[in-house]
Amino acid sequence: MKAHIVTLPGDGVGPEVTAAAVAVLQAVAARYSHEFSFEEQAIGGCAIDAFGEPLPAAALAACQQADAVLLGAVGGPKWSDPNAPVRPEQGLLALRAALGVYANLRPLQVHPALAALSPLKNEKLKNVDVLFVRELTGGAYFGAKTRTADTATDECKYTVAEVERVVRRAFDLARDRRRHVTSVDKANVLETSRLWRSTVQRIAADYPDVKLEHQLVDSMAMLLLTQPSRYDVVVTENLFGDILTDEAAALAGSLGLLPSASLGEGSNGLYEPIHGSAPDIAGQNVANPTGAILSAAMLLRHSLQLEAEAVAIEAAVDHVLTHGPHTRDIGGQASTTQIRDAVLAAFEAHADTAEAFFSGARACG
Ligand SMILES: NC(=O)C1=CN([C@@H]2O[C@H](COP(=O)(O)OP(=O)(O)OC[C@H]3O[C@@H](n4cnc5c(N)ncnc54)[C@H](O)[C@@H]3O)[C@@H](O)[C@H]2O)C=CC1
Ligand SMILES: CC(C)CC(=O)C(=O)O
Ligand SMILES: [Mg+2]
Repeated sequence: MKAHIVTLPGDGVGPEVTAAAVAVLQAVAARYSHEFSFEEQAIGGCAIDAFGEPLPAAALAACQQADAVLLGAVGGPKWSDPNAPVRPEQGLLALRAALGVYANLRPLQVHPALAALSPLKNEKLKNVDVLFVRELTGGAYFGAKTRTADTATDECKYTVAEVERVVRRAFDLARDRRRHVTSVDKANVLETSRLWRSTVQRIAADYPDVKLEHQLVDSMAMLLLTQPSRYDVVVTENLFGDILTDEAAALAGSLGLLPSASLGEGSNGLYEPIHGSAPDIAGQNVANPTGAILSAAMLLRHSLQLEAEAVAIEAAVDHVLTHGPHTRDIGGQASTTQIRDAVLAAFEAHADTAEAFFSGARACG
């Protein structure tokens, strides 16, 4: 198949991990005879430096016309002056809004080879398989902001329609998993959460085959660490989802491991690791590219409908996590480019197996 993919490496470790993910997509194209074209555009701090704005019109237009967008990360100390007129993160928020990618899928699994890195004991980590569905284009990140010398406000606003579409997405996804949705809110205090909860309750009636539970976000932060295997699909609003998924990454062993897919109504999704620009390790070729590579697998699955190819990448990553090498955030010594090469080698070795599995499944089904 032909696909045009826009890459937005961004700032800090963004270019390093994105380069690894692109190398893997190129290997997929070569191995499965696809024609993927790549177009790099600027976003974030590097775009402010080059064009004076964090999301130049050319970058946005390219993303809107692409089959999928692969992003690294934005931001860093160079652009963090609180009085700066414009910030890198605004570019990313504007892109998410413009693409209409309201559902941010952040899967969490704990690889057995990394269980020792987790703050939890082995027993509690067994069978951890959570899909966070974070609302991505509403709430406090997008509300009106005010600032005077001694007061600041960030409006948190949600409409029923905004809640409904992401919650329906979560219930639909749960039907392909273990049919259990946990909706996280702060309905004992926040009006937006009360609207969220009543909307969830109404929608749940359309999914009688899916079990629903509500959880307040503060206790959820604790339960995620004490009983992570209880959860299947967790749906929540923007800010809560941002925080809970960084917490979830600690269970996996590193923020560098988790991927994400941001989806709207069309197939043109935005794919990015959940971590930021990691300025403390940027430019050293030590960042873990696993989250970015697994985001590329999600791109193949969700935007290009290339399930076999996505599974082949995931199998290659699994092989490298099992046998090494590992980057230093997960206790190893390997560089970003060494992990890239190890994943590419494992991909070449595993692609035949994945292909045989899928052609067998097609023949049976
Ligand atoms: N999607 C995005 O572009 C995001 C951007 N940011 C921005 O990133 C900048 C830095 O934010 P922080 O709070 O430091 O969060 P961060 O996620 O960049 O880093 C937090 C910690 O995790 C480590 N880490 C992150 N990614 C890693 C990787 N791939 N491999 C190994 N270790 C990794 C970092 O070294 C650091 O110790 C800020 O400007 C922030 O606004 C933060 C989160 C998301
Ligand atoms: C706008 C981003 C910097 C927010 C964030 O931390 C994220 O989406 O993970
Ligand atoms: Mg975040």
